[in-house]
Amino acid sequence: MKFEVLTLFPDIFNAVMRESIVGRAQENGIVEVNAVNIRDYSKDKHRKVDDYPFGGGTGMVMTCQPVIDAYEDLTKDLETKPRVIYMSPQGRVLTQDMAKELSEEKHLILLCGHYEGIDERIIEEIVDEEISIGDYVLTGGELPAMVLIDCVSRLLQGVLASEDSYSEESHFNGLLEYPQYTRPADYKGNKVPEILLSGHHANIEKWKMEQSLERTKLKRPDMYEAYQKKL
Ligand SMILES: O=C(NCc1ccc(CNCc2ncc[nH]2)cc1)c1csc2nc[nH]c(=O)c12
Repeated sequence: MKFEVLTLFPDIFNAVMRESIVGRAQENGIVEVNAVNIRDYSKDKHRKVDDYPFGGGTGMVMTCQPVIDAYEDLTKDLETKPRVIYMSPQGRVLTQDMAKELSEEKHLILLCGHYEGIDERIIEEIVDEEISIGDYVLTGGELPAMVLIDCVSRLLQGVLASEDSYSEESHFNGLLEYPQYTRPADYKGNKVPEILLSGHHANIEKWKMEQSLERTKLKRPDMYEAYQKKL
């Protein structure tokens, strides 16, 4: 899967996307992350990529020309145009279901805004979908793009050590995770639940499900509600 990111800060991506799971996925060719610097496409003599907003208002807006020209350059030789996602505070909030859907794509272009946003005509011309990562205000679309790349990449075949590790994972089966324990079995008198040391797999699976349901009901009644409806 190829992610091409249109950003003003390509170095951030190169630093982060080389690490850990996504980094390994890139090494073994499952994922490719190509950060493209929008500024390289500016025709302005000072390489400007933003300008003052019409109608007043604080802050600056990203201009059309560099972004559209970067997009044209990335897609000029492609017979099928890849899906373009604009990381935006006004977008649909990213969920595990959306990540699953996106993991089926072969090639995605992620557009990262900065300043107060981007000229609306960019959205009209090249954007297929706007995605937010949550209802809080960040300084730009770079971190949201990396969050999307991380959660989509984990779903690709061969990225995670064991496929079932994500299928059990919370948010995947619609419930929160059961409590996790590792050695020692007794830490300063605080013991691991007996059931987990019993080796009785059927009972252990039952206990994990009960714990997931109980925790979801307590911590995320909204998820619990949705889960009950899907039953
Ligand atoms: O680009 C992002 N944020 C930068 C940012 C934050 C606030 C504003 C709005 N400015 C006010 C306004 N509107 C109209 C005129 N003036 C614009 C851009 C972002 C991408 S995905 C995401 N997901 C969660 N949170 C986020 O911030 C993001």
